[in-house]
Amino acid sequence: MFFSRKAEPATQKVAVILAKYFSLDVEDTLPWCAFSQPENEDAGVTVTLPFCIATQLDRLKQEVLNQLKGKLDDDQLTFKQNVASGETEVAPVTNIKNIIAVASGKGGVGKSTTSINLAFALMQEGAKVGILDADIYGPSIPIMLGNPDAHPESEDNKHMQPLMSHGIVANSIGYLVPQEDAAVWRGPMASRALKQLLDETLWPVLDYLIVDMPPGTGDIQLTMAQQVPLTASVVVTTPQDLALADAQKGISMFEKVNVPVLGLIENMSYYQCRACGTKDYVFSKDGGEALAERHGLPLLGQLPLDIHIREHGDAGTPLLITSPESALSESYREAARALSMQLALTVTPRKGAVKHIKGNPIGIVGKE
Ligand SMILES: Nc1ncnc2c1ncn2[C@@H]1O[C@H](COP(=O)(O)OP(=O)(O)OP(=O)(O)O)[C@@H](O)[C@H]1O
Repeated sequence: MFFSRKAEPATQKVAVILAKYFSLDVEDTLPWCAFSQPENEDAGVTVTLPFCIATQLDRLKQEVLNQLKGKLDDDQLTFKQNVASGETEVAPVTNIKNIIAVASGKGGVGKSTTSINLAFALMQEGAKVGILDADIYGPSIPIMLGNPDAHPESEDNKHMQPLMSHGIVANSIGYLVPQEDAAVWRGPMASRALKQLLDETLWPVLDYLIVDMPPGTGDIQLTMAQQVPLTASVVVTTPQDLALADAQKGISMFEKVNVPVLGLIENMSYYQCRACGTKDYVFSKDGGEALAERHGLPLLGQLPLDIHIREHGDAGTPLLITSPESALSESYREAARALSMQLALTVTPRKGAVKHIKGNPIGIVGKE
């Protein structure tokens, strides 16, 4: 199809449709749209999204083509994803575009479970993802990944290769020292161990490194939040008053160290009876939504209390890998898409971001 040069350019038309689709302004979506060949506008438009929504791209493309009413053919519209690096207070880590802390004020609300499932959900949405288990005193990522006896390899005794598991890379203190050793470390030693894990792991190029923080909002967590170049954070809570009060402290902690909070994830929101379908609000109802509203934050996701979530975690068979089509997996992907978009749209992009990218993307560096 041909667009006259005097008429509105195709890039503008696509940007208007995208703005409506994502409830954004055209100024936000116009930078995503470019002619596929600048010297030949008839070659079509390429949209480069700064976030990951791979499972939605076919639907999005169809929607744009429908709205264009035949002005572009299917082969004249291309969608790509290129996650940008967000600004950080501390100098970035080589190869990692964005480090996202997953935190909770209260212990046991499902922070590690959420971290691991979000990591796989982001991967399924097209991102290169790593996970760093910063829960020095109770590392659970090795169990959840099903490789608790694995050890990272090192060629020079200074740096280690992260473990590869189902398409993501991971490192944890749990792969390095027996748990009873780490359990007696004092605060400074725990923070130093985390910094070492972060700096001495040979991370491939990652769009996101998910950091599973230790529970709580004390000195250890504050020091970690200050030392690690966090792009942003996500706070996990249950709808229960006690957990919400602690989640509030988590939000304040990140505000104190200038780390943007992307939103809340409410875990164990309800239990749905398998026999009759009734929902029971075991830990109270809508608490996460109320807290999010109070802080002007989005509620990125609500996950039920579900036996499959617990079973997959305990068995080390990640839910999103074993049952990618399940409704639970889709709920995690929905949260991952919201997280990715929220980061791209609210965090200031880093200037000179390519300077700290020196390696290959995940998948090229090693095999599972
Ligand atoms: N939505 C859920 N449905 C069912 N079980 C869950 C859910 N979320 C977490 N669990 C289970 O609850 C327990 C605690 O979860 P998890 O270890 O993720 O919490 P945590 O907040 O990281 O804990 P800690 O404070 O010890 O770091 C685990 O047994 C996990 O399998």
